[in-house]
Amino acid sequence: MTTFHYLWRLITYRPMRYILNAVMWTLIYLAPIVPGLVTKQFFDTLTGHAALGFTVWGLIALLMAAALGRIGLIVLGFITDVHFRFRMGMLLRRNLLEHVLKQPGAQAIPVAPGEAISHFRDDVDQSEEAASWSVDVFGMTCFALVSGYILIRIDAQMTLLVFMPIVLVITAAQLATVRLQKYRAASREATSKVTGEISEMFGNVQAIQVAGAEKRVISRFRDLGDERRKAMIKDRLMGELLDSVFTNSVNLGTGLLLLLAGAKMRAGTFTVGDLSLFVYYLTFVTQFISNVGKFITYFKQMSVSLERLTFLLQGASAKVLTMVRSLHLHKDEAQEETDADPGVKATPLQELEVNGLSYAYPDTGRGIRDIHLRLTRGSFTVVTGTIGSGKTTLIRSLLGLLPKGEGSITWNGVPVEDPGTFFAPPQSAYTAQVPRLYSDTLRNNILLGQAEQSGALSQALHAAVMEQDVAQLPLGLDTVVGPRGVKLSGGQAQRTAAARMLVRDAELYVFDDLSSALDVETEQKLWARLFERREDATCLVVSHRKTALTRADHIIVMKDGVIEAEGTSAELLKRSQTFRELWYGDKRKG
Ligand SMILES: Nc1ncnc2c1ncn2[C@@H]1O[C@H](COP(=O)(O)OP(=O)(O)OP(=O)(O)O)[C@@H](O)[C@H]1O
Repeated sequence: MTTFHYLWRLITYRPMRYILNAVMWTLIYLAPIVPGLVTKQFFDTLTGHAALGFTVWGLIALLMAAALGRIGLIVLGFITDVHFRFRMGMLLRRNLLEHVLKQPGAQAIPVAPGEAISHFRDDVDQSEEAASWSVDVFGMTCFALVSGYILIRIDAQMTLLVFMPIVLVITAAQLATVRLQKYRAASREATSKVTGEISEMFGNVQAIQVAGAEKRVISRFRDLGDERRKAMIKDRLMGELLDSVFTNSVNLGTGLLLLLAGAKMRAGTFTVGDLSLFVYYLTFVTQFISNVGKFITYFKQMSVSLERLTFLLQGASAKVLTMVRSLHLHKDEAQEETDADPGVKATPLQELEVNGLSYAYPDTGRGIRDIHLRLTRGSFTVVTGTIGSGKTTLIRSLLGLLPKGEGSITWNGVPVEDPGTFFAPPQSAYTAQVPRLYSDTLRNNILLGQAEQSGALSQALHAAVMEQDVAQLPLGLDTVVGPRGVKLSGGQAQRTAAARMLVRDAELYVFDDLSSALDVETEQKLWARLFERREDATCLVVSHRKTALTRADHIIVMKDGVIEAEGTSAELLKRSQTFRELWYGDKRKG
């Protein structure tokens, strides 16, 4: 999509609002025409070139009324502008967010969260800015045409000298924009890096301390800050340079106007009233010139923003950004959409079958190949394997947390078209290897907005072997945990995530390596309680622990992205060297 096309689609999102805004701002820009003509008449009356029916006080009153009228118009203009801009910005942010949320969870954004926030904030603002300024350019062009017509009729030569700077400035701006665009892209990039680094530093405070890497991290942060400073200076300098070109070429025009007017007035071909009109309009022409320049700059910056926003879409068409959608500004609209979305509800799980599932990470080419597996109701399947053998990738591909690769998935024989939407409660629930907790109460972290049903929460806590930990927390379930609350241990965080999963009655429970932070006894308790609670629970579990392996009805051994062997632990101990290594290597941990 070209920048112009992008601008056009933004403008036509709410065409009536745009037109209303354009009409308001055209009136604002045209308003000075009348006081200019009145002032000219007044001076011409003083010098005897015309006769005007009012006094100095009358003129002052008229000019005051014109100024007040313009102030009123500007207030209304700001209201129409804010409404229009708000809708444009919200549309972009809404579409972008919706697209991100629809992406497979594990690859929703291609950059660090801090960087993504800067795209949402700055690039959307930049796009708004250009669209909003297009209104001003239209209004100012109307002013230029009307005032140009009036001035040409008075003196064509003088008019040319007033308007010549416009041509000069626009040409200069056009020439400089390629460079400005480059500097703008660099400064945005540098800002994103700094924001991204801050979010990474805050997210990894402990890792940085443990590694004693404070100095190196600060020095890297300083380097990024330095890069940003240099890039910003270039960007600002270029912007200011262009601004000063605009202003000074207008000053040049004023000087020429005064020189020429002197000679012409002596010759009697130019009146004092004419001069007052030229000087009066020149102020607005100045504004016109610098604003056209500003618009050109904003337009160029908009193309950088468009590029950056399109990058966030990870290959989807840029049209996604400007798709016409409701902004839910009225409560009823939001309610209607919620009511219209019943979610997916499939038949109770009897059999889940995966055939030929493959996925390769685009950057490393590694992943999984040709995975076949079958889970029947109430079965306990363990995926095991060496480090980096593809266990997590298998789980994530199955659950639709990675983009769809090859292969098919069927639930009770019915193909699952969109695993990302399908594999959610009530079909399945999942605990990731590294669980994420929010800065909120433990209760809210587990429920995540789900209505609290009597007994469900305490049952889930019991099944997740979390009840004693809760009893020891200062405010129990109402203790604030997460980054800004009480820090939970790795095992507590994993069991909180397990409780979060178990509080949702699901057909299929998927655990990605719970054992990494649980001791053997706790893990044993967890499996026992899970089956006590629901005998027909179907589980798919990544683990290398004997606790899980001995309970398994079926074990899948992964190596280098493929299934190397499968069967029960007794069978695999006879057949699979990798399995034996994992089994005996695990001796120390039971
Ligand atoms: N986001 C990613 N981008 C590129 N390559 C990746 C990514 N995540 C994993 N890989 C690669 O894919 C392969 C499988 O990784 P995966 O995380 O699925 O293994 P795993 O068996 O779960 O490992 P672990 O036991 O350490 O959890 C590895 O070679 C890994 O380097």
